[in-house]
Formats: sequence, C-alpha cells, structure tokens
Amino acid sequence: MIAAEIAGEQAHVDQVYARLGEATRSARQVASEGRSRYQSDRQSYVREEDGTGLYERDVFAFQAAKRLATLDAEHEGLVFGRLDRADRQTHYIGRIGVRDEDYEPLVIDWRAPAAEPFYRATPTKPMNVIRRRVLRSRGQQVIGIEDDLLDDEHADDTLVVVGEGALMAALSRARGAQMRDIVATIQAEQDEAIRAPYQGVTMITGGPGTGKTVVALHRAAYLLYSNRRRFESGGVLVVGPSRVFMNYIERVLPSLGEESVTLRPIGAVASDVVKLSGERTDSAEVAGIKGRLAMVGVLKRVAALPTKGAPDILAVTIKGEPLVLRVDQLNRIRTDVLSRYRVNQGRAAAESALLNALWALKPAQIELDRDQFDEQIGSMASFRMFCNAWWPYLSAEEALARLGDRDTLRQVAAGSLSDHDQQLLADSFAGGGEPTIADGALLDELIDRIGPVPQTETEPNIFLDDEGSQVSELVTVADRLSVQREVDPFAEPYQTYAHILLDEAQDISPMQWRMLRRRGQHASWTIVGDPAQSSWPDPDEVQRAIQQVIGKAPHREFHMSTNYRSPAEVFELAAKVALHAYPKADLPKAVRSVGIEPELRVAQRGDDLGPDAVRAVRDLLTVVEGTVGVICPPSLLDSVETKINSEIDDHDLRRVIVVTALQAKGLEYDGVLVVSPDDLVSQTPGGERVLYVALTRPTQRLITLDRTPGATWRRPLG
Ligand SMILES: Nc1ncnc2c1ncn2[C@@H]1O[C@H](COP(=O)(O)OP(=O)(O)OP(=O)(O)O)[C@@H](O)[C@H]1O
Repeated sequence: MIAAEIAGEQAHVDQVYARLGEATRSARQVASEGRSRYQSDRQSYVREEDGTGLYERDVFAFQAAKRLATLDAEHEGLVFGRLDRADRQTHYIGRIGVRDEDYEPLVIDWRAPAAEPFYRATPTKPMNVIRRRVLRSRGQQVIGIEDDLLDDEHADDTLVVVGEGALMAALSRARGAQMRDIVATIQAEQDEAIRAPYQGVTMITGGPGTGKTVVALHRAAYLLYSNRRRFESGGVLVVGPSRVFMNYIERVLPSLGEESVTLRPIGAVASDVVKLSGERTDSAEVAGIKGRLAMVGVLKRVAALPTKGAPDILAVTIKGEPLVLRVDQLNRIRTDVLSRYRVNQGRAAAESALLNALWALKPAQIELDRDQFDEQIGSMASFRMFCNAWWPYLSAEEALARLGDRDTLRQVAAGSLSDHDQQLLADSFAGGGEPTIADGALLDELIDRIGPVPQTETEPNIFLDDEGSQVSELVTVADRLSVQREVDPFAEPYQTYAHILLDEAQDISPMQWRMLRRRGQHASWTIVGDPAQSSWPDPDEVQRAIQQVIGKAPHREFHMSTNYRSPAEVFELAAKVALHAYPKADLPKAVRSVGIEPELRVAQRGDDLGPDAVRAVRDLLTVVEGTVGVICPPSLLDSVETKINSEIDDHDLRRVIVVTALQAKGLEYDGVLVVSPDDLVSQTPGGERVLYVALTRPTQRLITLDRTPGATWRRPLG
C-alpha cells in the first residue's frame, strides 16, 4: 500500500521537475532570441511582471528554476507536502512555487497564504483539510510518506493514511555539523511567529530547543518572500553569538532558496566600518566591563583628548609680519570646533577657525583682502604642517589604544569605573593585538563619535613630472605636502538594513545594542532570546536594554513552548538546574523521550579528568550516530582537547567537538559530555545559567563528569 502511495507521489514530483527543466530551456531560448521581445512601444524595457502572458509564465518558471539551482544539494526534497482538502482539491507544498504551462500551480511555495493550513490545521480546527501528508525525498526520489488525518468525518476509503508522524521522525534523526531547515514540519505556534507582520519588533521567546533560531531563519525567508522588494533592496541582517554558530546555521536559508541575507557574528557586526574578525574573546569579567553603558562617557572623553605631542603654538609670517596663536587660543578653538563637529569631520572647520583667529591679528598696514589672506596662509607649508600635526585624523583603533595607558584611563574613567575595573581594562588594551568581540562595539561607538577617517585618494600628479619646471609655480608646497583628497567625511559609514534578526539576545551587552541600533535606525526587528540562558551576571538588566530598543515601536511576542531538542529525561535534570539559577525560567515541555537517563559520572582521579573524559567520549561515540560535544570549563578546555585528540582515532574524531559552554550557545550535539560542571559554574558570571545551556545541548545522550560525588551543582537535583 505504501509503495503504491509513494509511486503516486513520485509521478507528481517527476512532473514538477520536468516542468522546471522545460521552463528553464524555454526561458533561456526567449532570452537568447534577443531583448526586442521585452521592449514596449516606447522603447523602454518592460518590467518582468508586465510582460505578456506567455512571457510571464516563462519568467515565473525560470525564476523558480534559478532558485532551485541555489537550493542546498542535501535538501530533503523540493516538494515536501500535500494537502487533501474537503473540497476535493489537492495542493502540493514545496520550497518554491512552480506552475504548469496553463499557469496552474503544480507546487505552492510554503510561504504563500494557500500553504498556511499545512502548518496550522489541527483535528480540532482542520481548516478544510482532510489529510496532511509529508513527503520525504532524497534528491528527486520520494522515499517515505507520513500522514496526519485531520478530519475523519470527510475522509473516504480512497484516502490512505500512513506513517507515524513526520515530526517525530525528523526529531529522532542524527544531527550533522549543520542545522537543517524544518520546512516540512513547522508547528503551528512556530508558523505564527514566522508569518507575523514585518513592522515594528517581533520577539520570539521560549526555553532551549524550542526552535527559536530555526523559526527566526524561516521568518527571514518568509519576509523576503512576502516583501521581496523591501527586504532584498533594504537588506536583512542575521546576527548570532559566534562564527561557529553562523557556520552552523548558514545552510538553512540557502536550503530554502534564499541567498540574499547577511549573516554576522555579534563580534563582527561592525566589520562594515572597522577591520574585525570577531573571534577573539576577553575574559568574562573584562567583556562585562566593556559592555557597560559607562563606556559611552569614557570613549567620549578619550576621543576628545588632543593628540599626544601636538604643537601648542602656531606661528606664521605674512609680508614680514609674524602672527602667533598660543596654547590657550588653540585650545579654545579646539573645544569650540569639537562642540559642533566630530573630530574627523572638523578639520576644515578647525582650519577656518585658525584663519579667523589669525585674521583678527593681522596688522592694518598689511593690505590684503580676506580671500587673499586665506589663500596665502592656507597654502603655506608651515600652516599645513601645523594643521596636520594639530588636527590629525584619528582612527577608532588609535583612540581605543589610548585606554591602554593607565594615566589616560584614569583621566577619562574617573567616577565611571572603579580602580579595579580600570586596571583590568588598561591591561586588556595594553597588550595590543586584534580587537576582541567586545571591542567591536567600542570601536563602533568611537566611529560614531569621531567619524571615520576620510578615505583618501592620491591626486594624479600631472604637474609633478621631472620636466615640469615651466609649471612649477602652479604646484604649491601645500599641494606637495597634501596630495590627498577627502571623500565625503559626512556620509554615514554604517551599512543599514531593513530588517535585523538577532539571536541569543539575552547575551547582548548594552554597548552592543547601541552598535546594532546604528544599523537598524529604520529597520523592523526580530529579537530571539531566553533570559534563563543569559551569561550576564544580571539577566534582568539585559531585558531592560531590550525594552529600550523596543521603545514605543509596535511589538508582538511569540512564545515557543515545546522543546524539540532535548530528550525528556535530559531536560528534567536541566530544568532543576535552571529553576535553581533563575526561578522565573521559562521551561518548555520536552516532546521526545529516549528512555535513557543522563549519566552523572565521577572521575577516578579528581585532579586529572582527562582519562575519564576520553572514556565518556568513546562511550558516546558508540551509542550515537552523529556528533559528540565535549563542553568544558575554560580552564580545562586545552588539556581535555589535547587528551581527546591524542587518544581518539581520526575517523571518530571528526564527530567530536570540544568547546566551552559559551561557544556551545545555540548549537546541539547528539551526545554531550559536560566536564566538571562546578568549574564551569564558577568560571563564568552567568554561573548556573550557563551550565543550563550546556546541559540542554544533547539531542540524545548526556554524561556529566565531576571531580567528587558531592559536586555542588548536583544539590538542586535532590
Ligand atoms: N518543527 C520542527 N520540526 C523539526 N525539528 C524542529 C522543529 N522545531 C525545532 N526543531 C529542531 O529542534 C532543534 C532546536 O531548535 P533551535 O536550535 O532553533 O532551538 P532554540 O530555541 O534556538 O534553542 P536554544 O535556545 O537552546 O539555542 C533543532 O534541531 C531544530 O531543527
């Protein structure tokens, strides 16, 4: 019976692929026949959607075929769903929409309104659907069917129902290194968040494993589908906690046929204005200081400091008369210009303020009008050299590096940061090196404060050839000294977006929020998070920061209530830790049980966890098919990783990942070993909340490894 059903579905799937092949060929042919067909009487090009019926059809199918080409090779089938409706119509649902030659839909895009019942219909509210069918495919081959009967009253004998439910089948499958789309099994509460209107702020909350990330990514695809013009031209930015996380999720959008979304780890959001890899981390304590709002004042003051060793006197001679500006006057000019301009935008204003002050000193007997005076002084080498040294362009990196000097830091941070914090901060900058994740937001703040260093272009030196003595008077010394030309220092340097989708929002520092808001001044937002997983000392402070971002914007909240990742046995244990750490924790219900309790192991030798860690990894490798994550406290990461690398053979090692709990944020592994939970708790300000993150990573099996049987973290377990 199943074979006959599969064969029936295969016939339809074959028809879809055949149609796509045909459409691609015919659209290519149309294109190669020349552009004349696309032109209207007025010789202007017709927009695609205004074309003739024939052309429109071809374009439609051609676009579908083009999008098909971008779909992930590993995707689980272009056509994945079928609805049998009470009115006897059948709709097929797929990753993209495809129509036949008569413009009738062969497949409906999953994001189209007609596909909504596929995700929302239930037996109590069947939405005119009798049977919902999920097709499982490998490439173009249908290999399985899972049905839900939603309305048995209207079902008749011809409607066969097979399978045990697509969701459970999907959840039990082993996980690979990358997240997969869930387009065939989106659940009703998830679908509501995906299809929510784009305006204002959409919050997606819920505990670990409830699909917040994957739902947010489907929402990005939905926004592009439902408002392609707005979001493709305005841009959609997806921000996650780390580069590892971005690599983990990067296939989801292409598998839905969408490639035009920018993905950035939070540490590299500012890479549109400064050079950043977004990989280097600070200690949690230093990151905490760098993330605080107190840094706004510190940076403002450090940016306004004059350059060390800048000249404190300007002396020029005009027609034999010396004109001199001294330090007080220079400082007054500086303060006045800085009250009106950013440092890097104030250079021209500073020069004209200097000329004003010099003009005021000009003795009456010098007969020059103001234009002549400005021209003569402005082209003097001494004046230009003074300006370069007194008002140099300041880069954000130079300004930040000033904080590495303890005295400078004391000067700008007194009253804002404690001595202890100043010391930590100064030490972190004194070492140099590439910017850390937290530095990204500080550099961004500085650029906002001082403006970017104007890009410079070298002027073509047409007058400076060796033979050019006859034109030498055309080339002033100032020209020689300054062959650079400013390129609009007032243009906003930031890349802005029409929609920003932010994951793991509970870990975004107030300084990072400021950085994100610069890129989304007119954007709508999707904000995803769970305060119980926050790694900040005070998760409520972060919630307040989110409220500030929302401000008065219209906002809606969607709450995800089911944990699709953790086995019920594992989540029961994790939930006790969560409640102890954060009594307000939003605990989802785990849908899947594997019948195996987590194992709480104790090392044979508490001072060396390596051998037991290797043993636990071997055990996990034999019981799970997919990945094994080893989550370590920072102090043990290197030693455990070295031990595992040397003892586990290369073939198995490919399935093993050794990370800290913070690096594991948002990720999942089939088997997880949490090494020394007590150390993990004591080594991060998020404490037990970060342990909760670690304990909720496995999809199948969990082992914990303690130094002693009386480990503190176990107390809430009873
Ligand atoms: N409707 C669904 N069908 C199939 N799999 C799903 C569904 N919803 C979620 N999942 C799976 O559940 C797992 C957890 O999803 P996801 O990582 O998005 O959760 P999360 O809420 O962001 O978790 P965390 O807060 O722990 O980062 C993923 O493997 C995801 O593919």
